Amino acid sequence: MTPLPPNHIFNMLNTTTMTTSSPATSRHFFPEIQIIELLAALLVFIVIHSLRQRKKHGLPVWPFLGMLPSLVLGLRVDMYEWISQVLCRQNGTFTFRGPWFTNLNCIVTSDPRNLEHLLKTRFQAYPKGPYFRNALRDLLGNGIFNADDEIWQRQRKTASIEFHSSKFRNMTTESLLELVHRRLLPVLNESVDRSDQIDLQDILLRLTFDNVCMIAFGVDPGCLSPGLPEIPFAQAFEAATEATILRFVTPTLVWKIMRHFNLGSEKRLKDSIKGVDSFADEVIRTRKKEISLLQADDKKQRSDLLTIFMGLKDDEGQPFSDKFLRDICVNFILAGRDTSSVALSWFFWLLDQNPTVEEKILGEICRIVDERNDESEMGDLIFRPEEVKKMDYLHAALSEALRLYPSVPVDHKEVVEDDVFPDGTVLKKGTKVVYAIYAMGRMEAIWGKDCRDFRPDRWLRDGRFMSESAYKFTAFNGGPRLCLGKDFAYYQMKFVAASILYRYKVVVVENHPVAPKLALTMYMQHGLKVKLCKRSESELQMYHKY
Ligand code: HEM
Repeated sequence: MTPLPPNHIFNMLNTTTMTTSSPATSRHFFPEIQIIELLAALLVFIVIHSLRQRKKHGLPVWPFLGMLPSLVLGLRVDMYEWISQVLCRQNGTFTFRGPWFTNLNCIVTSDPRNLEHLLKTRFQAYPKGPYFRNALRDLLGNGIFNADDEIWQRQRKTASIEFHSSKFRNMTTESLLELVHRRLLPVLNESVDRSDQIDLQDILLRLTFDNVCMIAFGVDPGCLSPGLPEIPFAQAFEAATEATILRFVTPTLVWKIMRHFNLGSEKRLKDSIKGVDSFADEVIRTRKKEISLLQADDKKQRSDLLTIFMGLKDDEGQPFSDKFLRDICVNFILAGRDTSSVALSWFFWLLDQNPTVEEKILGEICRIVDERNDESEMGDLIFRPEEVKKMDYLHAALSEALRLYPSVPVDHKEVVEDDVFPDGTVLKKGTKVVYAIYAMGRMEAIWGKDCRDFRPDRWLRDGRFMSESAYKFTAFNGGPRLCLGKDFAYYQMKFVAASILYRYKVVVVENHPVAPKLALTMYMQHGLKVKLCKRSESELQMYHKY
């Protein structure tokens, strides 16, 4: 159907008015068919008008519904890709207009200048804010990811001292060595002996879960034990992060009504939070019991985060409540379990498609191992911390995977006073801001024409890794809320990746579907089904001479 020009529509409206004013002719000229024509014309007008808005605003703006229909379409395909395309069309920033009766309006940006402004320069004016805090409250409570001001500062300071202590650093290297060599490699070896396919993402999630529980709470849940036991907590946690993110795209009133009547995704959220809470409660109970049995001197030896928080007092001089300790647990599990594991999963998938990158990583690892004087340690090779640090190309390849598939694909803030972004966007007090980290990796304006290619070399100068500004590469956030676990995460990912790659070729099962899941962190929706092939001595020898 050829669209009608707007003035034709006005003519039709005029004709209708004339005909209805003449009683003699109204029976003749006001049949149902004319109403239908009128409505059709109106509809065409609305469609043309809404589509014309696309040029100006990046998306069609429909009467009453705003941009909601496009959002619904985006949710049905690939949300992150959809946002990236709109941002590319709009030079890095656009205003999402929700239906007039909702509070979904927000500014979406991927412009590094705006990110530096909101994450660092005007940090105080851009807290997480009440809108997002409410949406995340049931799962994250007042934990570090969801808190602002004093509550955030206190957790940040305590955790920061802990993360930078040598005791913590020793604990992370020791726990990782134990997990990789006593659990991960035997599980992988078994899959090779049985020629089994495995879900590598699931195995990596088990590894990082055990690891974060060991370093943050001093407990070992044993998820990566032989036979890979069922973990009710893991399912509950993933379901909770999925259901929580739906609140970001659902009008507040709607999800609150659903929560009240325990319907749909809100019912799923409530049920899964019960599973999450029972794990956290058990950890806290066990820890408290153990601490009560320890002598004062032994208590000082405990260096896990939970024990440290248990020893602190709140503003009224009381020990922190169990609810607050539960929030600390859940937030650290989210931080430590769901980030490096999913990053590694995307990394192994990218390697499968880029064999030359894999060859270069192996070349680097073998060159570093060749520098050892003592050949007797070559048997069951364990990488040393100083060797892991030297793996610049591997560091670059992991950064490149995170640039394309950041574990936290979008993040949010709320402005507390009227402001203007460096790109000229005007923000009224209370405006919600979403920064699209996934989209940033796909912007030619930031990374050049080859932005969609997996090219670790873009991170290297004379063979050495060169970091980028946190406002261009925002996978670890930036400013005062920069990820506290960044150094640990790189060490963990490099140690795990090198230990696997040195022993196995990871082959993704043919036709395995790969897509991101819509959740707080970017899981692979269908996991990562792979088969492992053991590297032979002769193959490794080739790389040792690389
Ligand atoms: C590849 C791995 C990782 C990535 C990509 C990553 C990314 C991020 C991002 C984007 C944030 C900001 C979140 C926000 O404010 O909304 C963050 C914060 C944080 N991360 Fe990480 N993270 C990783 C690993 C870890 C690990 C392993 C730990 C600890 C065991 C950790 C601990 C934290 C903490 C405590 C914060 C809160 C900082 C604050 O708000 O002050 N992260 N991380």
